[in-house]
Amino acid sequence: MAGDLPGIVVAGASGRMGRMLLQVLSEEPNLRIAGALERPGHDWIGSDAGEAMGGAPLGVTVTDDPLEAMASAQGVIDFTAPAATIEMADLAAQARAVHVIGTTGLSAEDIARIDAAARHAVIVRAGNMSLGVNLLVQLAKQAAASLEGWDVEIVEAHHHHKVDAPSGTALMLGEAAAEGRGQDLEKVYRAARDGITGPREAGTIGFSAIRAGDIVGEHDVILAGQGERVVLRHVATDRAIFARGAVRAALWGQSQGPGHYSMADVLGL
Ligand SMILES: NC(=O)C1=CN([C@@H]2O[C@H](COP(=O)(O)OP(=O)(O)OC[C@H]3O[C@@H](n4cnc5c(N)ncnc54)[C@H](OP(=O)(O)O)[C@@H]3O)[C@@H](O)[C@H]2O)C=CC1
Ligand SMILES: O=C(O)C1=N[C@H](C(=O)O)C[C@H](O)C1
Repeated sequence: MAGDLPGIVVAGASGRMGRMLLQVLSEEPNLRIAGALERPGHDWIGSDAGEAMGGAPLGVTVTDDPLEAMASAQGVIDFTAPAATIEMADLAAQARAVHVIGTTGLSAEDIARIDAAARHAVIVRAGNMSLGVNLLVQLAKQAAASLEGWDVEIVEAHHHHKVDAPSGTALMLGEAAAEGRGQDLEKVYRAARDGITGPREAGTIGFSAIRAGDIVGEHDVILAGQGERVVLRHVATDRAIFARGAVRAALWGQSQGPGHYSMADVLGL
């Protein structure tokens, strides 16, 4: 019976990822949609989430009250913005609901707050929930470790609505490459270059971001040596890959103890 399935709340229901999550969850046989959250004053509040999207009713009324939304939920999937995610981490921990966080642009302070909430609840957080990117992260670590002395550059491209740079995925890839080389990313991180920069500093990891049109998300890890280079690339063409990963994480989290997990944990990578 649907009522016996773990119930999931979609935070930021009207967003690009919120809509995709409602669609993917409505087709998921092992979970049910328990709630849909939006900000106070949003014009979806009080409407059926499916109808608000222009589709068939889902039987879930959009609310601005997280406690009401979580009353009968075992999980929250949250692709919103840092301020909303931090608030949600405390509320989900109080409700003992699995919190799946896709939000990017989180500061070190935000992550410390999430770590604190994860002492009491299951939190799965990843800058990218797709299977392909999480595999690419492993490959980037291995390549950076093997190609000693080669320059590493990360180039990412996203749609013109994206507010944070570099992307969460680019940072995951940079962290993996740095880890492969036994480096601390904070020390070797170099942001996009501009003006008279001088020659490239050996051992650094450079980041460049393109923002244009409706690009879903593209990431290249360029490893360049003398006379050759390796380019590891992931191209996302459909946001459903992120939503499917998040749904898988919400399901996986139902049988875990408290902790701050990654998508690599969920996928067993
Ligand atoms: N980890 C992954 O795999 C992926 C991560 N992302 C990340 O997910 C996040 C959302 O992306 P996207 O769906 O494209 O963005 P959108 O702007 O389309 O959606 C964000 C939603 O969150 C809501 N929201 C924002 N701030 C608050 C707040 N303080 N309180 C309540 N609701 C809030 C927005 O409401 P309103 O419109 O009223 O502001 C909106 O409905 C980004 O950080 C993005 O980088 C995206 C794709 C994949
Ligand atoms: O904002 C997006 O759209 C995306 N954000 C994530 C990121 O910052 O890497 C994941 C994906 O690339 C889409």
